[in-house]
This record gives sequence, C-alpha cells and structure tokens, in this order.
Amino acid sequence: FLKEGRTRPYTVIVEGNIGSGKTTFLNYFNRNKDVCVLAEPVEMWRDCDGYNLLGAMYEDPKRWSFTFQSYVQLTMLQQHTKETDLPIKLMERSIYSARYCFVEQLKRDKVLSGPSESVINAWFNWVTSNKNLDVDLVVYLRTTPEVVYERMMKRNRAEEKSVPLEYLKSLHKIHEDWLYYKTLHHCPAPVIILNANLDRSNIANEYEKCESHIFNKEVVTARA
Ligand SMILES: Cc1cc2cn([C@H]3C[C@H](O)[C@@H](CO)O3)c(=O)nc2[nH]1
Repeated sequence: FLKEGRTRPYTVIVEGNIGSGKTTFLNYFNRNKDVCVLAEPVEMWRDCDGYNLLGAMYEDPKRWSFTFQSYVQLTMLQQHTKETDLPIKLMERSIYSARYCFVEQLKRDKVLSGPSESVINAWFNWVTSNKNLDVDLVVYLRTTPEVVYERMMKRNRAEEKSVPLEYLKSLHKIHEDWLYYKTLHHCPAPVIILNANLDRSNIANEYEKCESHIFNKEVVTARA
C-alpha cells in the first residue's frame, strides 16, 4: 500500500520517440507487483465511438490533429488521475509529452491552427494547475531517428505506414530539446536517460540503471 503520508503513488513517465522501446520497457517492469503499469491508450485512439482518430490524424493532419490531440489529452488526464493502491505508477508518455512534444510538432509543421493550439493550451494550463498531475521521475529512452524509423517500419502499425523519417527526426529534436538539453518547455521531474538504441537482447542492464531510482526504499513500503 501507499507509504503513510503519500497521497499519490511514486509516478514515473516513460518518454521517447515512436519506436524507442517504451512497450518493451514497460513489460520489463510489468512483472513487479508494486508497479501499476499504464500503457499508452492507443486502442482508445483507434476506436473512439468507432472512429479511428489515430488513423484520421495521419491521413489528414490538418483536418484531424486538433480532434486527435484533444482526445489524447483527455485520455492522458484519465491515466494521470487513475487511482491505484500500488506504491508506484509507471506511465507510457504523459500529458506533458502530449503538449510539449506532439502538439509542438504539429505547431511547427503548421498543421495545427493558432486557434486550435490555443484551445489545447487552455485545457492543458487549466488541468495542470487544477489537478495534481505531478510526476516524480522521467525515463527518457534516447534513440537516433534512423534506428526508430527501422523499428517503426518493422513493427508495421497500419496508421504509421507513411510516417516519413523526417517526422521522426523532428520529433527526436523536440525530445532532445525537452529532456536532454532542457531548452524547450518545462521538464516535469528529474530525467534518467537510457541508451535505447540498444536492441532487446542487451538493453536489460540499461533498465537496471533505473531500477534503484524507481524502487528506492522510501517509495515502496517495507515488505511485511
Ligand atoms: C501523449 C501522446 C502520445 C502520442 C502518440 N502519437 C502517435 C505516435 C504513434 O504513431 C502513435 C502511438 O504512440 O500515436 C501522437 O501522434 N500524439 C501523441 N501524444
């Protein structure tokens, strides 16, 4: 159960480009009974009352990215505020990367209009100042665009089939500015940077690097 005095679980957000290995990272920690793992609700984005908002956004970003990013922001808010008795919550991405990475990207691509961006911003500012969406740690799965592009193509997700390398390069730069150089937007918590270019077979010791941070003693109640 939650350590006495803690009103919320120790919250970790896993950030990184498309194909940076976030699901693999979450699965590694999924086996731990102290961790509430919340994967990105992609299936909700693919089926919102029967509408595939993810597909729509990639097919016609000018028409659908506001709709899509509004729904992403709602689903992320639901994840941030989801109750758990477990001492640790591990989230795939966050309301922060929604606003600071993906909405930023759409703005730079001039795909999101000024009014659309302002409305998303107004929601973001309101929810982040009226709800406790604090996080305790960011795990940044740092990659190179070429590596994640190859993985994305191999994974072969239908909606991503025409995502160009350029898009991943631009998203990469935004992640670097946000989490590595820290020159873009507010960083919501201390950042652990992992070399996520490593492939599955030898990335385990990268994960071990952050185990001690995540499972530090004052967070997880002493085992009975
Ligand atoms: C928070 C957040 C996640 C997220 C994912 N995506 C896209 C990138 C991938 O193609 C897919 C699954 O991460 O959704 C997006 O466009 N905007 C997002 N915002």
